Amino acid sequence: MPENPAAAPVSPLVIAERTHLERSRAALRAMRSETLALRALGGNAVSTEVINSAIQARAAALADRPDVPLFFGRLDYDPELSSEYPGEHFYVGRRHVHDAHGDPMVVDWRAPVSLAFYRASTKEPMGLGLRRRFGFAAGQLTAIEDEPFGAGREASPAAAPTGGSTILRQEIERPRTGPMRDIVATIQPEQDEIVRADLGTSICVQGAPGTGKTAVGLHRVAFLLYAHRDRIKRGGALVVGPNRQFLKYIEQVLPALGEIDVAQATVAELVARAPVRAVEGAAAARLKGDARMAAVLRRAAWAGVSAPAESMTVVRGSRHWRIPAYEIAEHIETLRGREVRYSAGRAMLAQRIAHSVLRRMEAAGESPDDRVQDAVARSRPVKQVVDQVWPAMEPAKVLHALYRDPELLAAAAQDELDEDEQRLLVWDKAPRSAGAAKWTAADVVLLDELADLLERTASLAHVVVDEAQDLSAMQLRAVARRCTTGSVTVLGDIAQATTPWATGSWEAALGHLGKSEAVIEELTQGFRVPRQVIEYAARLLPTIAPHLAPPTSVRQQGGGLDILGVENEAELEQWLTESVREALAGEGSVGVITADGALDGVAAHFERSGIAFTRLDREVDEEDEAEVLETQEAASDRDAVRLVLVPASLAKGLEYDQVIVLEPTAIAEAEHDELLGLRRLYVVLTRAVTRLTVLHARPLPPALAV
Ligand SMILES: Nc1ncnc2c1ncn2[C@@H]1O[C@H](COP(=O)(O)OP(=O)(O)OP(=O)(O)O)[C@@H](O)[C@H]1O
Repeated sequence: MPENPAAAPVSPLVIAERTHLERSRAALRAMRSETLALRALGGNAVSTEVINSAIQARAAALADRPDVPLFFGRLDYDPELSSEYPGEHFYVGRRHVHDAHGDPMVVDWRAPVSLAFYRASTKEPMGLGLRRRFGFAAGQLTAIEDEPFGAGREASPAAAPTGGSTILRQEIERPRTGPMRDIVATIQPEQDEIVRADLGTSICVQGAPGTGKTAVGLHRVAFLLYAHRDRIKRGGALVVGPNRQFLKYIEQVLPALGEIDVAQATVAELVARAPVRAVEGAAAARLKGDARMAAVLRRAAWAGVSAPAESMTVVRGSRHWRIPAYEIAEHIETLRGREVRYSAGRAMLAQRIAHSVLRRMEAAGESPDDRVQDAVARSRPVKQVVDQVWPAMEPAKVLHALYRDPELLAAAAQDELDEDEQRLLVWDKAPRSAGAAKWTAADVVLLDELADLLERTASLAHVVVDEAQDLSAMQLRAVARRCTTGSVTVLGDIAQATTPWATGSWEAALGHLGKSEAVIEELTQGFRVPRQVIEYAARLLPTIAPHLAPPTSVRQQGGGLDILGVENEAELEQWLTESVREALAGEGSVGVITADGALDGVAAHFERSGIAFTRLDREVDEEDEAEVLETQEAASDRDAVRLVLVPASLAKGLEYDQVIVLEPTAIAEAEHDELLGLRRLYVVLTRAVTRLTVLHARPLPPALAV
């Protein structure tokens, strides 16, 4: 492509398509003006306000972003081959745009008519005569690439994935900066199958690093919002990611596709019922994440429910009504058999006892109505007996009691946990009250499980869980509670599982999610990592995930891998400075990934050397960052945004144009065991888009030694 697109000679075809782009932009402006001209006429001030804000939201959604092409493809349906759209043509873009007559100028990529853009092949042309892709540079339509089907097929470039498409290849190989972008113009057929699966279908995607799992999950949400807007809006959709930094990295994707109402959270945020103020050992954390804890908690929560020791009496006016203990016990038995939630059960027990009283009143010739039943259910003696046989329960109190009292724990554990395991849970020095307890992250997940025993958690319509390979059974159950009536898209890579509590297989994970019926799909084409780099990292696969096939790379451009062994720490620092300076001389972002414990040292080294950088583990002022990128700030400010110092524990899911991995052995050693260490290494080695530099003074793990 010429360096200055504006200076290149422009073909008549490009001019014609630019005209359509201009007309589409004008039509979009008209749609927006029409929306803004609407007058809100609600019945009262509140409804007028509601309508007004709906108008503003719609107008905002119709805003044209000059940097985002309004369309990226065109479909010409064949006059004879297409039964649905014979002889028609459509421009495919991020949103629907129509002219003053309501005729489409651009169709939404998610509309059924757009399907052929992603799926048509020489074998299955789907009624197309021609598929056209548009290339853009600096917001200007600069290139056209045609793929004829049918008669003109011989002239067509090779088939997918990137085939002969320069536009596709350029998109995949563009240097990366800033947050993740949508891939709507280049979704591949096997990705599209997942994106467009029906709302009722739960899917699990296993995929090597950079195969587009995250991208696919986000585009699936956007598709579902289009195809089932009302249901998703009513139920809600949620994207679950591993940490805030990752969520920040992906947060622009859905808004760029016009979808701003999708919640994004970490599992920790979902279950944040108490602050996390402590950390336990790996063995205890692993146990607390084990699915057996669900049964233990259930028994502990219900441990307080018992049959009454004696009968009870309700006084109404001058009459006494006695309900024998066995009858109350029967009510309790029935309710427990129906598996009611704990707090609903309390209310129901009160009503059942009141009903027993009512039956006796009726037998004695009285004719009490529902109000009398309610009054009896609320009466003091009934409340007292309910409090005694079905006491109020608080999650924190149950867990506090469980960790404090070995006898209670033994009773709740039954055969589920052996004595050593029980000892792992019991506090050495118990806090005096539940309020004073310092909970760990794993405890908070257990509090959420207990809260669900108390009251049912509301279900969403769809949940996407990214990096799901790291979640414990109990964390997966926490996600499951939030999609009992909805579906899930589970994304991950077993080879990248780095937590001691990870479930280990997708079948197990899906079981804990309550979606055993989900289909497991595999993505194998890597869009991020250059071939040499992925092949180097894949040397770890026989150890870390022997059953997984080595990933491939669709990137054709060279891409680089440098492995640099040095003698000592001083040389390491020197080479780090050199490598960073060289990387910054190129385009795109630069990530320096180190063991978490080494981060401060590297930061200090950068400061001493006058290298401006950002730390990923520190909050960044987003406005400042955007300003630096937009304006021609001082070079050092721009470098500070481009150069990111990344602790290995936060690298998952992210990518940088150039990556420098510092001292791999230290990164591996920081994990709980050798397997998890090598998996962490696999994650950090697969973050690079164009170049990976590995710097080490210590010997490399044997599989990586050159
Ligand atoms: N069809 C595509 N066209 C262009 N780029 C793509 C396509 N699919 C994925 N990519 C790009 O490849 C990179 C990796 O995608 P993504 O982060 O979704 O992969 P992942 O499988 O989630 O990786 P990881 O396992 O490392 O988390 C991103 O830059 C994404 O935009």
